[in-house]
Amino acid sequence: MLTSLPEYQALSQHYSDVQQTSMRQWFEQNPNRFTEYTLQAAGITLDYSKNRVACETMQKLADLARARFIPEAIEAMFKGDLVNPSEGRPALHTALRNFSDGPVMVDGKDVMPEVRKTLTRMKEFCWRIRNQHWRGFSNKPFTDVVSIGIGGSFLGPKLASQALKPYWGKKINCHYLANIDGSNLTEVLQGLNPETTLFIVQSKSFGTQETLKNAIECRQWFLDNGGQESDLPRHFTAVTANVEKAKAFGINEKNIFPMWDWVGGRYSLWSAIGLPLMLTIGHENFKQVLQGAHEMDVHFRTAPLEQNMPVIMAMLGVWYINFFNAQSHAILPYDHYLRGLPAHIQQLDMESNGKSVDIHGSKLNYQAGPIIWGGVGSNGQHAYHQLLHQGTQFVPCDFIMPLQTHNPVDSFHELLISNCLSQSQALMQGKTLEEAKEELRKEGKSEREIAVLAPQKVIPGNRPSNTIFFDKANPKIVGALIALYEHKVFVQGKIWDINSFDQWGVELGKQLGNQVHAAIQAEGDTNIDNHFDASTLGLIKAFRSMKHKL
Ligand SMILES: O=P(O)(O)OC[C@H]1O[C@H](O)[C@H](O)[C@@H](O)[C@@H]1O
Repeated sequence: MLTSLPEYQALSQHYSDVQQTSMRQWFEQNPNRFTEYTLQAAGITLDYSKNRVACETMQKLADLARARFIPEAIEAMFKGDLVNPSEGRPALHTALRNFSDGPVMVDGKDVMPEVRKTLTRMKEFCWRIRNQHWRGFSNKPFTDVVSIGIGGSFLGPKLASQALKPYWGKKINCHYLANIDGSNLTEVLQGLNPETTLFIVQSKSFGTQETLKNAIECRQWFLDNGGQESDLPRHFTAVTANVEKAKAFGINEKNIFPMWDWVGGRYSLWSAIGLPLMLTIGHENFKQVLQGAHEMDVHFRTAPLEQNMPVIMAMLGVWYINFFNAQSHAILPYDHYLRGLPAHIQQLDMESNGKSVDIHGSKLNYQAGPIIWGGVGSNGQHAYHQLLHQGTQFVPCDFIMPLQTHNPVDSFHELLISNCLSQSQALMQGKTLEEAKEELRKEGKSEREIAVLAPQKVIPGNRPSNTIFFDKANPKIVGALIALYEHKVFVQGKIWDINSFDQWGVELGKQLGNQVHAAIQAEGDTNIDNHFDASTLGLIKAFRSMKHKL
């Protein structure tokens, strides 16, 4: 039990000591705090000096990580052990970006030859499309790709292709269709020419309602707008672990790229699910994305816990969630191109660690995965940062910033970065009552006014943040950044003793969704009355009555 470990209890006691000193004081006492609490890996620098930690805290957090066998767990994941026991499989996304020569064994078989073979197929496919050898039915080169997929088959590729827009070149535009919402479909297809549009149906299971419905509609749109049945193989490809289902759906086997059971949905960007990304940025850049992730993998696997970036980020999270009772964590990229990062990390983290039962089936008596949210800076400063500075919630933040921009326009980047740096400074430093009073005195306020206003202007400060920075958001860095968060989530899952690789809550939604849909379609009420609670039934009937009016 986590909470009864001596290492956990030592941290509980240490928590009271840490309350005695503010970060402001630590910075005053130690001018080297930045250097001492900064580390580098795979081109990324993590400054964690603005955290509620002393050297002793970091040591105690590393002790807890050791007591939870984190080094052994890391090795087990890389080696292909069954780290996903409830589904009886390994989680080997690291094999998809493995540039070392060694084998990666699953059930006694080295999976690396299959991985390399698929990468080669992807490379050839992209080469033919990008060099206009594979063309649409009227012999025009492809100009647009529509990636149809949801969840992990959507968020990762979307984040990466958005983040790497400067590397797109002018050849292929990429569109993502995820939601089961006719408005989404309409918006995506509007303005596209079926003659020059390629569709990729992305679904590990090939059983996801949203994806299949969107794929059917896209196929119909294609056929209604000049395409023939015989043209479908030129325009429809699929990526899936369920080749039979994709074939049954009508995708030509030659156009199906495999992925495997041992790739979790939220880690699938590294597999052929990354195809739309490769089509837009080209094979060489895609390889760099994998290379960046691989460098982070090597760091994660080999660095000692005390200097291990994903482990440090994970343990800081544990410190705040389990000892400071933090409920959420904000991801704040100060880069337009990285605006999709909060949504991707949200799925990665909340789907992985949103659990309340451990791998042995016992209910947790401690908090696990936080709510992940966030958005691009500086926009957020004019929206939710107020709560970060003065709200009653305690929200640790990750500020993420490239030192160079892809678009050096006047002083924009300097201003953007100044905003980023001053936000973490303000969170750490705050404003004392005395400082607030002094400001008001300078403004000429009376002592009576000051007594009312000053407390409202106090900014508590002492609120923690990481700053994650790098030279430029290039393909390698984007790969490393995503891998950094993947490993952070993995370590936290191990500390909390949960299975970070399943998602039974999502599965329930899928099951019930189908039942509700059947009820919405059913004739008459008799068949549905006994199947639902009064609220769900009332809502179904409200929808049905509107449907009948139309
Ligand atoms: O790729 P698919 O099988 O269509 O699954 C799409 C998504 O489905 C669910 O929402 C899972 O929780 C996700 O992890 C998965 O990425």
